[in-house]
Amino acid sequence: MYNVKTFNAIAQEGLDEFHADYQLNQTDDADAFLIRSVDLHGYDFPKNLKAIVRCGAGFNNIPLDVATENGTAVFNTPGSNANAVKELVVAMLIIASRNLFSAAQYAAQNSGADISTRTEREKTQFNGTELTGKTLAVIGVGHVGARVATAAGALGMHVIGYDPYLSANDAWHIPTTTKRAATLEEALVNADYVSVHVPKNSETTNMISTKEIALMPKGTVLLNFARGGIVDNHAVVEALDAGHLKRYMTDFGEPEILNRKDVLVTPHIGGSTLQAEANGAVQGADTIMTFLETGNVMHSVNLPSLEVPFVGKYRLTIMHQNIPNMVGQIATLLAGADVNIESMSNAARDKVAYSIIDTNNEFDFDDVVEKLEAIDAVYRVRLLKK
Ligand SMILES: NC(=O)C1=CN([C@@H]2O[C@H](COP(=O)(O)OP(=O)(O)OC[C@H]3O[C@@H](n4cnc5c(N)ncnc54)[C@H](O)[C@@H]3O)[C@@H](O)[C@H]2O)C=CC1
Ligand SMILES: O=C(O)CCC(=O)C(=O)O
Repeated sequence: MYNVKTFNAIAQEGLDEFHADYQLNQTDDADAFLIRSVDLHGYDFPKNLKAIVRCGAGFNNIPLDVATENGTAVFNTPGSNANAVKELVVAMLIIASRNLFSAAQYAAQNSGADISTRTEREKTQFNGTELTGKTLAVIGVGHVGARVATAAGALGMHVIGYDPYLSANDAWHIPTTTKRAATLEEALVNADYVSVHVPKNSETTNMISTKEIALMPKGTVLLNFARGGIVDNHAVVEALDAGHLKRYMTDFGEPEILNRKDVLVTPHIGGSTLQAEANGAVQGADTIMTFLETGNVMHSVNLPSLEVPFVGKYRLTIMHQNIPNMVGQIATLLAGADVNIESMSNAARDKVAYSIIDTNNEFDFDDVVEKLEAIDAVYRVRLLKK
């Protein structure tokens, strides 16, 4: 029986995925956590915790180094909510260009017998601009950014994308009409709208600050539906006050940007649609079951991908440091324990490596696992039986 602990509201569709060998929220000492935005920095991970799956894209709420030291694989569910974010961004582009919020507020407060005469006289204050023909810079052209680029192109916008780390797979999803910027500066200098879709990390924190905003033409609308802190709020406020930025639309409210007419804040609802929540929860539950039952790794953010058909009777999975002679030490130890290796696969990612070893012969399971765990630089050993 595997134990899964959930945090945040996980869609029922995902909870229903778990088969009879799983129990949910029966213990804190879980094999896996299924989470959304809960901040796990400072959380004391149980030693038994083998996997954390974030239903969604951003994993800056999980301390990866701490998880790795604990032998815990961390996953996300790429693309599960990308369409939801795209639709919200499209709404925000239109709301910003047509002054929809102030126009609706005016209409709601406007009453009296002469309402239609006054409306026709005063409505020019809400004159907008059309998106067609305008330029949108998309910063980060992954699952969300590529969809935003496609939708903006369909609205007749010129799209310029900046993403120095774009994966070959993601590149297939970008419309050919999207112009590629070699630098952030090149993306920003002619943009009427700038939309940020990068993960939050040490490189992207304050990626859009005073210098970057100054590169944008006067009157640019800035959108941040990625994470708070990627855009420097103080720089935004200064640029709005100076009339350089026209509007800031974001999913991440902080005191310094609240209660301004030129800022529209939504309460982190980019991925909050029934479809996205169901997608993420189902994908997350499947990820947990695959990893716990087969040891195969897909969509991990701290382990390399490694998928091997589970053909033998027994499988050892070993998460360890990516340093010389680990595979040699493991193979020598297994040979000494009379384990006949049917297949052995190893992959590495940055400082972490992962090995999958299949065998058909019985061996002293506890003794071998204990000895493997005693190798310096091994984070976790698991024995799986078919
Ligand atoms: N508001 C919300 O509810 C949601 C917010 N998000 C946020 O949006 C981010 C992006 O989501 P996805 O597109 O699904 O992720 P993704 O991983 O598919 O795409 C991110 C892209 O950013 C690029 N990138 C990374 N560092 C960069 C840099 N320094 N400069 C330019 N490009 C860079 C990557 O190469 C990648 O192509 C997530 O990390 C998350 O923080 C995602 C979903 C919902
Ligand atoms: O709705 C959620 O769980 C947050 C979505 C999100 O921010 C993400 O996927 O990165």
